[in-house]
Amino acid sequence: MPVLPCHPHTFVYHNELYQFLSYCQQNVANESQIVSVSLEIDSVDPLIVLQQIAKPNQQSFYFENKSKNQAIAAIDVVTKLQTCGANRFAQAQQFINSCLAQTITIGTSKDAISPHFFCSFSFFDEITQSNYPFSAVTVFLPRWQISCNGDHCILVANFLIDAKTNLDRLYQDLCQIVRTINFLKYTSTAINNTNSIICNEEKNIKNFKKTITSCLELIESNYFQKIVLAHPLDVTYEEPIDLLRSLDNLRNIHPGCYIFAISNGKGQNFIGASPERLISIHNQQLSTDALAGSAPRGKTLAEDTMLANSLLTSEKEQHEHRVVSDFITQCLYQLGITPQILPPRLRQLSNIQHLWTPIQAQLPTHVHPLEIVAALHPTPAVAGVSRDKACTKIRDYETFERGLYAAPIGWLDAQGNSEFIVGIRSAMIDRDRARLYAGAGIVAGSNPDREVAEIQLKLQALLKALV
Ligand SMILES: C=C(O[C@H]1C=CC=C(C(=O)O)[C@@H]1O)C(=O)O
Repeated sequence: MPVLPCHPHTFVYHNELYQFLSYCQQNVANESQIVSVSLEIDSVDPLIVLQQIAKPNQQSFYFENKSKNQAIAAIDVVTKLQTCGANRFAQAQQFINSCLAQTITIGTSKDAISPHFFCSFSFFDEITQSNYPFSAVTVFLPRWQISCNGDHCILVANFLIDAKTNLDRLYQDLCQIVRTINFLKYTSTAINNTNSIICNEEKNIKNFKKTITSCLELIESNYFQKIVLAHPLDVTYEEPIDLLRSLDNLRNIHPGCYIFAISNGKGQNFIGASPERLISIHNQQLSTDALAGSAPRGKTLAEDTMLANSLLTSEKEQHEHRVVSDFITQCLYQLGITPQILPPRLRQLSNIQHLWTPIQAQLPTHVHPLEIVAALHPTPAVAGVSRDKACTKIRDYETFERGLYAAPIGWLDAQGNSEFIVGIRSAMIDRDRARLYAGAGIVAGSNPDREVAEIQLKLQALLKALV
């Protein structure tokens, strides 16, 4: 992928870009050429850009980690892949490589950002619910990407250029977007959407406890060691859910989590606040998390410390956690990666705390980020041990479509940088309706009442943010 530097300031408004685009058009070698333009812009909030620029019929992607001061929004599609099946990660990799082979990048910033590909995979490699609003794989290169690292913000505009492309129009669109972003104002609808109805929850919880008991019998008979069972909660509101305010609430309530929102451009959005990173790769440095084993946060410091200590020392929680860190470590070794496993510690969120083992490694250049995602997903933090048996039972016991719940969601770029999180603590939003998802790991010694309490705690954290 060739990268051309370019002089800032004069770039957008003084035709330098226009001349470059027309040069690209005259020299289109193949059928078409992707041109990726990266421009430094004033500091903006990508969430507000998303609210103001994305149209309801446009696909979009939003990703933020407030504690790291990083946020990214991607709006509209230049090219995309939707597929499914056992080979889906390899297909996604192939699609991205073939797009990059026809991409030329030009930028005004000294650290110009290369185009990112935004991906959502489903938990299983096929979607079984016929009207589920997302496919088993979506990978897209957006028209507009706004990436912010602290106050440093970059707009990336991607264009597909062929002999027939109207360059005047394309150039005007870019100027218009830059102008719009420079004059953004946040407009709140200020609706009071607090009245909501939850149906059938008592009956659903009763059935869920029965399923946990059946799984404990399978664990007792050594059929498997661990299974992660999830529970959906359906909520209907008086008014359509305000996505922007809900996401703003999520990032304020869970500053240490990854806040995400994926729109399918047809009215449905999958959103959440996940504490679990599947992979992050920056300059060939890989970081991943083993996150499993949970306790509530205490109401007082003394209670919090007591709960933290019992989480750190509980045999049952340690076992639930260890199967995850062992699995991740083995997967990495099998890929030829030598991980450095840091000592287990606590990951304390606003309402819940987890056992957490950070795992790091220097990546060999031949390993593609999606190969690691393919090997790791689903980890025993969201599936179980053994993985195949746990997945079969998840399909048997769970009567709802997991879809994007507990699945890899993230992006990768041309330099091999990448971030994927696990889509837990999430919800499918469809106008005035939300389906919230949360799960819990079941191992020997699990107590159905306590597992249900843990799931309700996780659901409450999400429910509190939705307005
Ligand atoms: C599967 C979920 O959480 C996983 C991640 C952290 C702790 C977990 C637990 O303690 O059960 C789960 O393994 C979920 O929140 O839906």
